[in-house]
Amino acid sequence: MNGNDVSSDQVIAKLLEMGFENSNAMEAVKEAGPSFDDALEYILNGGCRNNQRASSSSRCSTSKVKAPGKRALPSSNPLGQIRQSSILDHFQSSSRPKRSRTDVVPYVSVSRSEKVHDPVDQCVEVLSELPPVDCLDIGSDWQKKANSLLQKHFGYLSLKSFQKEVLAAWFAHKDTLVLAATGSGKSLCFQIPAMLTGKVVVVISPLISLMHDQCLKLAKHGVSACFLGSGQPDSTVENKAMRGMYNIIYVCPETVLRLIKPLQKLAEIRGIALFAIDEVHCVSKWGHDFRPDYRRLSELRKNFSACNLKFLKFDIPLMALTATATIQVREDILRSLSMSKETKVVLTSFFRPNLRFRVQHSRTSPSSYENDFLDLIDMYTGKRGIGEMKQMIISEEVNEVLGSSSNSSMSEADCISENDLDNFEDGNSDRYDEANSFQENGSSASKGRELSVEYLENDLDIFQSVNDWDVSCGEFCGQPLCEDLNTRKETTSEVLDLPSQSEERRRLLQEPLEKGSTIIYVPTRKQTLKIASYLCKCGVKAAAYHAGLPKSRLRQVHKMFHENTLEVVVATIAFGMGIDKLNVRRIIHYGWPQSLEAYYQEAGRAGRDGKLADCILFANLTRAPSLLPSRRSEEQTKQAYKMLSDCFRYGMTSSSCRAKKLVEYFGEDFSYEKCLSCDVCVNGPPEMQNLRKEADVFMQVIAAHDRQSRNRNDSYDDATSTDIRRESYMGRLNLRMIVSKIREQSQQFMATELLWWQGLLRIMEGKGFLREGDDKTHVQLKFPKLTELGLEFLQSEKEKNFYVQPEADMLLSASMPKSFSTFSEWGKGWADPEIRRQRLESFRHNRKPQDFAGKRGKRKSRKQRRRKPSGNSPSLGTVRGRIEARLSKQSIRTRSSNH
Ligand SMILES: Nc1ncnc2c1ncn2[C@@H]1O[C@H](COP(=O)(O)OP(=O)(O)OP(=O)(O)O)[C@@H](O)[C@H]1O
Ligand SMILES: [Mg+2]
Repeated sequence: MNGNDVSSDQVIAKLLEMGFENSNAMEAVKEAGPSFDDALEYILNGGCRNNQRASSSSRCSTSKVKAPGKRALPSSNPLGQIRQSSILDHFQSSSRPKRSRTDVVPYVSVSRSEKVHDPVDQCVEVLSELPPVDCLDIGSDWQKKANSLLQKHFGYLSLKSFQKEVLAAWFAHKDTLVLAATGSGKSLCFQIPAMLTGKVVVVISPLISLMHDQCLKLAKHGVSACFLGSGQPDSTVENKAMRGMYNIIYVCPETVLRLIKPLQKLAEIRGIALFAIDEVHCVSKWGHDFRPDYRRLSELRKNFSACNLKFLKFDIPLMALTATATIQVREDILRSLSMSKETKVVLTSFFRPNLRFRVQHSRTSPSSYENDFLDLIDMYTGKRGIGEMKQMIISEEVNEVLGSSSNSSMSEADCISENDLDNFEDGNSDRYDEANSFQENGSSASKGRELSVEYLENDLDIFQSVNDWDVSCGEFCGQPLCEDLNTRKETTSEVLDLPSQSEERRRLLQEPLEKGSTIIYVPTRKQTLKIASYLCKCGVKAAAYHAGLPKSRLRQVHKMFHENTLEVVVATIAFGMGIDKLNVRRIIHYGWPQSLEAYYQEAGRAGRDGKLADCILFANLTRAPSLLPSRRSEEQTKQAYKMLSDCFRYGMTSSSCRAKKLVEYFGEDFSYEKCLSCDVCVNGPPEMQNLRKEADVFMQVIAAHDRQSRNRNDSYDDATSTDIRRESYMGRLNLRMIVSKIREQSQQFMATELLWWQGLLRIMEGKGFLREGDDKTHVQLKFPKLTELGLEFLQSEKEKNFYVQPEADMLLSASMPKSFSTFSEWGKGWADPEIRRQRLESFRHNRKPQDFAGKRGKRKSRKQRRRKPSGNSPSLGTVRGRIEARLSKQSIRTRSSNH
């Protein structure tokens, strides 16, 4: 553009794009006419009355020479330096008489020649001659400045108290560890320093999608940012970033370690305000998303300390942030990152008062979709009738994604065979077996296709996406601020902070749940496709998201989700950390998460506008969850089991407030008695039961077995052979054996399910009466052993009662028709009139035609194919059917092993 023959509107637009304020641009055009050059000249010469942002450039550019440099900017891609200058100018208050040695934004202030340079070269040339910038001379009224920046750029009224605390620590050159709830506003803690000082903030983040999201948001709010790494499509961005062209640089840990030298140079010429390590729980092996490269970030402390870089007066502060770190993880973070001894730990409550947690039993297989997603489908399809649904006209764009999502199961034909789909039908059970064999063998390596990373979603899903996002644009220049930014502050208020009054909470909880978006998290990639396609068929605008899908599709889903074109995203962990969409009203976990950290992190995507949101966990409460295969050391496997076990216990509890359990898991003392909104608080805990007799009989069986083993070992007292040791191993009692012995001994417990005893086992373990008998970690006790305390309790005559609240599996078992683990028990059961009556009743109820036909239509599942084609063949839906299927499976296994 030559700047002369354009309309006023175009000139104004161009000036706005360059970062000048609307009022100044308007005034310039009014005074200087509709010529771009003249208008720019007018502003740069200080013609504008209200010459704030624009004058930043002019005031800083003490000569007019700057103008040609700016004019040289490509119109569609104005360089960050102008925008940065305008932001910085905001706190270079005009009252400051002259720039001191530590003044900010030096590089836009000087231009030494009349010659039109490449702006990048120009700025570097200038920068390199400027005195080093090593202290935060932003004045003691930084809080006021920060608040005004906050209002101006983000439209929020004021900083939250934890944000103030973090910024105060940073201002005092301290390292900080920020532990604050999901959605509480941690990002601002590292964004504000960039805006306050004009120095660069380097943010280490684990996911390109997250970096991309944040850069886009910042650009919208007038802050220039970029992300680096192999996901960065524009090769010039890294160079520009290292020359100080962006306020905020997002980078993954691998890349920041590669860029140590250029960053040291950048620290010298432009200044680095801080290194922020977002989602810092990734540092820890004890966390849920361990990334080995995060551990190497201790290099930052070494390479950016004042003793290493002579131009620094203080170490460049580290700011580590997460919403999901247990106490153990926190200690590991401080140690692993070599954070200073004076590190300020800013800890806020992890409690999210507007989230309603619920756990619901489900097989989480296709046969349960209909039941489990009924409400969701009703809600989205509203009054649409079935016929109407089928003919529903969806916009072309949505159609494309929906079509491809439902077809994607086809397009994935290479990796999803029909057998896989059969396996999938069995839901957790297959994974359970796999995980057990996986654990027994202690390694994931070469376990065949079932254990391959393609088969199950695993940690690699995150890692693959780190540098692998094809984004259309890699630099995000701050856009001029819109006038209507302030509208946000009404919706995002301090609601995410703890409401102080329970009245206030009650009011919040009485609000109706709005429609909003839903994310369904599932453990496997295949499930994302299955469920998305099911929902689409039911008329919901849903799409799948997992790291194995084409990157362009992922981007499209991401975009449509943010634009509310999609109602539901069915995703794996790849769609987790940091996603900040205000109106996510429902987070559904369909299948056990791998840890409470992952669960809470993903649940934290909900209700970020402070309004009520639901977090529902659908899980098979009759089975212990399985560990998804991944490359782990022995130590990590142990830890992974521990985390999975904690998650399982969370799901099984029926007596403790869910929110309380969650925040206590992260080491917080829950300051409320209960959250008032989770399923336990709403439904109330189950009645206490005195289970002294049951606990006694359980422990007696173990004690008797221990006595026998001891006697047997005594008779071989000098034998230390492997055979004997093996025998004692083989002789260890597992739950199934214990229950079998109980049934042999006592007719009274004949009908008590294994499931019920499993719950009691956990309760007794929780009381400290039982412990694991082998040295491995399991999701729940595999070989229960009596502890001293247990023995004492068993022998105690005084302690007559054992009042406890039954766990979810115990309640479930009580509500389900009885089953038996062996045929002999089954046979014995018929002798009991009550059991006989129950069985006959259950037969009558369960003998539905579809049990025999198979719900899945033409193709029969592997289980169905295995079943004998007898007309009397019992349904898998009945108790007896299940037992027979199990037994026939066992006998097949035995036969094949005999052969
Ligand atoms: N002082 C504030 N006043 C009002 N809203 C704020 C304030 N600070 C941040 N927010 C808003 O809160 C929302 C969540 O912020 P952010 O994404 O930084 O959360 P987070 O703590 O990083 O969460 P997560 O742990 O899930 O990544 C954003 O939409 C942000 O704009
Ligand atoms: Mg965040």
